[in-house]
Amino acid sequence: MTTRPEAAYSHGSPNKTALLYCNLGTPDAPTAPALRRYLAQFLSDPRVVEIPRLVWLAILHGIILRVRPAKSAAKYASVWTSEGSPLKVWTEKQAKLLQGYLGERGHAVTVRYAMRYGSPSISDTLNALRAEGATRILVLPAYPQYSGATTASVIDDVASWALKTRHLPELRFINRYHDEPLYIAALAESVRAHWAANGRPERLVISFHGMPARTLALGDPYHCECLKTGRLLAETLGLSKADYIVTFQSRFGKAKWLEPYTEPTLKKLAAEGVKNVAVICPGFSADCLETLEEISMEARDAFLQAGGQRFDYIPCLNDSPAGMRALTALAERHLQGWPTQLKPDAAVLQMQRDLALAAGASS
Ligand SMILES: C=CC1=C(C)c2cc3[nH]c(cc4nc(cc5[nH]c(cc1n2)c(C)c5CCC(=O)O)C(CCC(=O)O)=C4C)c(C)c3C=C
Ligand SMILES: [Fe+2]
Ligand SMILES: [Fe+2]
Repeated sequence: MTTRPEAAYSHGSPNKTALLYCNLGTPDAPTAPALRRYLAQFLSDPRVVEIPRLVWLAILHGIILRVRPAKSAAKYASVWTSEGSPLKVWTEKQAKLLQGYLGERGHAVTVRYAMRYGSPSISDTLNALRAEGATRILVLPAYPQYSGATTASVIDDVASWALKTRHLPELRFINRYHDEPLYIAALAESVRAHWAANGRPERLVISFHGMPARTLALGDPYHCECLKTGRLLAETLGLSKADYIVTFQSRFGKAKWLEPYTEPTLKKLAAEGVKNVAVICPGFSADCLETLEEISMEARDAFLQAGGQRFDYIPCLNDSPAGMRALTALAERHLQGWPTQLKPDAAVLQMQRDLALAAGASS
C-alpha cells in the first residue's frame, strides 16, 4: 500500500478517532517461500529472540531458514482455510465486529487491523489511517497477557513509524487485559458451554504460548499474568487446584522455556490415569496454527497415544459475542476523554442549552 500521509493529513482535515487492532501476523500462503519470508521477519525481531545479534543471525540464516520453512508450511497447510490463514481470517472479522459493537455503543471510531509481521503492516495501516484524517489512535495489541516479545514489539513498531512521521496523532496503547472481568467471564462462558455439551473433564488444561524461562528472571510480567488469568478463570468456574493446571506450549529451540510444558504434561496426566481432559488456550485471542495444529492435532495425539481416552479442545474466543463484548468494553474504557460520540450526549446538549440561556439573559 502506498500512501502519502503528510500530504493528505493537513490542517483542517477531519478529526477522527481510530482503533488499531494488532495481531502477530501469519504467512501469506502455506508454502516454504512464504514461510521463509514470514519467519525471517518474525525471528529477526530482537524482542522475539534475545540472544546476541550476530550469533543469532548466523544461526537463523545458516540453519533455521533452510530447514524450518518447509516443515512449518506443512503444518500451516493442515489448518489453512478457503479464506486463508485462520489467524488472519479471525483478526479481520474481529476488527469488523469491533467497529460494529463500538458503533452500537454510540462511538464513531474507525477500526482497522494490522499485523506485526507480514501484511497488512502496522506502518502502512497507520499511514492509511492518517490519510483518512485520524488524529487520535488507540492501539490494541491482540494479546491479553503482556510480554516483551509481543505487546512491546507492537509498541516498538508503532514507535519506529512515529520516528519517520512529522505530524503525529495522539497515541494510546492498551498493554494488557489478562485480568479484565469481561475477558475472564467470556472464557468461563465458553468453558461452561463446552461442559454443557460434552460433560465435565477430569482436568482442565489451561495452555499459554511459552517464552524462554530467563525472561521471567529478567522481569517480564508474562508468566505472572498467565498464572493470574488461569487462577481467575478457575475461580470463576469454581475449580479446585486439583481440577486444573496452567501449562506452556510452543517451545522453540533447546533453551529452557516456561514450565510445565503442555504436551509432556498431557502425557504425564495420561500415564497417571487421567482419561479425560479439556484444553483451553486463553492467551490466543483467535485460533491459529498454535492452537489448531499444535494443540488440537499434535497434543491430542500425544495424550491419546499415552493412554488418554478423551481430549477436547475448547476454541479461542474468536468472534464469540462474549469475547467481542470484552474487547469492546476494554476499548471503550481506553477511549475515554476522546470525542468519539456519534451524537452529542445528553450532558453536552444540556450544557449547550445552559449556554444559550445564559447568553439570552446577558443580552
Ligand atoms: C522464537 C521464539 C518465539 C517466541 C519468544 C514467541 C512468543 C510468542 N508467540 C506468540 C503467539 C504466536 N506465535 C505463533 C507462531 C510462532 N511462534 C514462533 C516463535 C516464538 N514465539 C514461531 C517460529 C511461530 C511460527 C510457526 C512455527 O514455525 O512454529 C502464532 C501463530 C501464527 C499463525 O500464523 O497462526 C501466534 C499467535 C505469543 C503470544 C508469544 C509470547 C507470549
Ligand atoms: Fe510464537
Ligand atoms: Fe507451534
